[in-house]
Amino acid sequence: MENYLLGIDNGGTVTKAALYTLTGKEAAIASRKTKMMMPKPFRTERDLDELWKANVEVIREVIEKSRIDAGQISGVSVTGHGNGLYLIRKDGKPAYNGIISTDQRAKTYIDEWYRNPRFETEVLPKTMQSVWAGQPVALLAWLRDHEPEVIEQTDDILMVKDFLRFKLTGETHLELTDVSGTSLLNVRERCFDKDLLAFFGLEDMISKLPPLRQSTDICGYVTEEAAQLTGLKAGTPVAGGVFDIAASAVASGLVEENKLCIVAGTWSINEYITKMPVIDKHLFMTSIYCLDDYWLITEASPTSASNLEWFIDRFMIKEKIVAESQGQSVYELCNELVASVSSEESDLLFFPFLFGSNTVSNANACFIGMNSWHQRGHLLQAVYEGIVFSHMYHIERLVKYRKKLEAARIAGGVAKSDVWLQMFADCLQMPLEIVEAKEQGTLGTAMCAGVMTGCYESIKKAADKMVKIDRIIKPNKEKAPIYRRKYEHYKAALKKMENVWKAGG
Ligand SMILES: Nc1ncnc2c1ncn2[C@@H]1O[C@H](COP(=O)(O)OP(=O)(O)O)[C@@H](O)[C@H]1O
Ligand SMILES: O=C(CO)[C@H](O)[C@@H](O)COP(=O)(O)O
Repeated sequence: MENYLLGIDNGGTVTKAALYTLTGKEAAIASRKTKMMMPKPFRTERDLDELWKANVEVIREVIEKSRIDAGQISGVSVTGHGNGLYLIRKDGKPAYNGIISTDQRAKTYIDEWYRNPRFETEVLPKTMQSVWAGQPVALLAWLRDHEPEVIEQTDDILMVKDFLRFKLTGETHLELTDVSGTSLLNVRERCFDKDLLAFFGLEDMISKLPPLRQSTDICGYVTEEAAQLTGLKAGTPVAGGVFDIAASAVASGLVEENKLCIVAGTWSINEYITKMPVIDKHLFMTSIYCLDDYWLITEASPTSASNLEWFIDRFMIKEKIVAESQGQSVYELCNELVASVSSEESDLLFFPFLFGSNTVSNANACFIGMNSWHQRGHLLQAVYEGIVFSHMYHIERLVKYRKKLEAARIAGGVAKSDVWLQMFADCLQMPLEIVEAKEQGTLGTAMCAGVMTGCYESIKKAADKMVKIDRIIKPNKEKAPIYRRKYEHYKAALKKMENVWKAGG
C-alpha cells in the first residue's frame, strides 16, 4: 500500500491541508477561509475554536477525497504564518484569542526600542532582524502592560503551527525555523537568551517558552481524541514543521542561491538563500532555513493579498456571497475585472498599507489619482498593481545584498491568478517559474514529515524528489516601459507621502 504525507498550513487568511505521495503528487487538497476579527482598531485576532474546527474539517476532507486508509498516512507536519501570538493555559485552553501577524496594537513599542542604542549593539547581532508590531516580543510587552492577567494565566507561548500541533498531539514545542523569525531567539546561538528577552522586558517569560525542536523531529503523536475528530489514525507521528516562509520556499525549489522566491499571500514575502547571514538594520530578516548550512534572507511586510481581501469584504460582498453560493470564487470575478482594463489606461495608484507598510511606521493605505471615469476594474487593477509594486520595493532592497537573481519562483494565493502572475512577470521583467504544487506551504511542511518518517535522508533530498516545474511565464517586453513608468510614479508618490506621514498626517 502506498504511503502518504499530510501537510497542514494555517496562514493569516486560509487554512489548508494536502496529502502527498512520496514523489510529491498531490492526492487531495482542501481549504477553509478563517475569519480575521478586528475587535478594535489595529487588532487582528482569530477565534481558536473556529481555527481548530477549520483544521479538523480540512483534514477530514482530504482523507475522504483521497479515499485512502488513514493508516497509509505515515506522518503529519504543520506550518503557518510566523509571528503573531498563540497563548495557552495550563489546562490546555486558549488564554487569549489567536493574534495574527498583521496586528499593529503594539506599534508604539517599536520606535522606543529602535531609539535605544543597545538595539544595534546587543539585540541585532543576536536576532539578525528588524523588530515590528506583529512580533511576539511586541505583543507580549503590550499584554504585560495592558492585560497582565492574560500573561499570568499563560503556561505556553506558541506560534500558530505549534498550537495546531498541540491540538493534534497534546504536546507543546516551539520549532527553530519559526522562532528564528520572532526576535525571541538568539538566532546565532540557536537558543533562548535571558539578556535578549530582558531588552524587551520579557525575561520572566522564559519559563513559558516550551522546548525548541527541529523541523524534522517527532514532536508527538496524534491523540485518540484528535483521531476521532479528524479521521487520522491515533499514534501517527507529527513533525516539528517549518515557518511558512521557508515551507513555501523549499516547495518552490529554493535549494540554490541564484533564485528569488516570492510568496504573495496575506503577507508580501521576498527571499533568497545564502550560506552567509546578513545582519543589517535596514534588512527585514535573516532566519534559519530548513536546509543545513543555509540562511533565509527575507524582505517582507503585511502588504500583499490581505489588501484584496479587505477590498472584497468592503465593496464586493454581495458578489462574494453570490459566487460562493454557486460554488464559485469571487477572485475569478476580480481577475476578469482586472483583465478587462489595459495597463496603459489608468494611472490610479494604491498603497497596500491597510495592515502595515514597508515604509515609515505610521503610513496608511490610499488610492491616489482617482477620476470620475474610474470603474471598479480600475480600482482593482490599482490594488493588484500596488501589491506588485510593494513586492518590487522589497526586492529592490533585497538585491542590494547579492548578485543579480536569474528567475523567480512564486507561491501563495496570488499565484492562482494568471492575470496577476503575468503582471508580476511584466513588472519584474523576469521569468517566473511556476511549480506544479498548488499549495507550496503544505508541500514544504510535508517534506519535514517525510524526513521524520525516514522516507528521505534530508529536506534537500525530499525537495529534489517532490518539486517539479510546471511552466514558465515569460515577461512581455512591450509592457516594460509602461510598468517602469508606473512604478517610478508609485515611488515618487510614496516619497511625498512619507513626508506627510512623518509630519503626523
Ligand atoms: N484565484 C485567485 N485570484 C486572485 N487572488 C487569489 C486567488 N486565490 C487566492 N487569492 C488571494 O490569495 C489570498 C490567500 O493567499 P494564501 O497564500 O492562501 O494566504 P495565507 O497563507 O496568508 O492565509 C486570498 O486572500 C486572496 O486575496
Ligand atoms: O512572520 C511573518 C513574516 O515574517 C508572517 O506572519 C508570514 O509568515 C505570513 O504568512 P502568510 O499569512 O502571508 O501566509
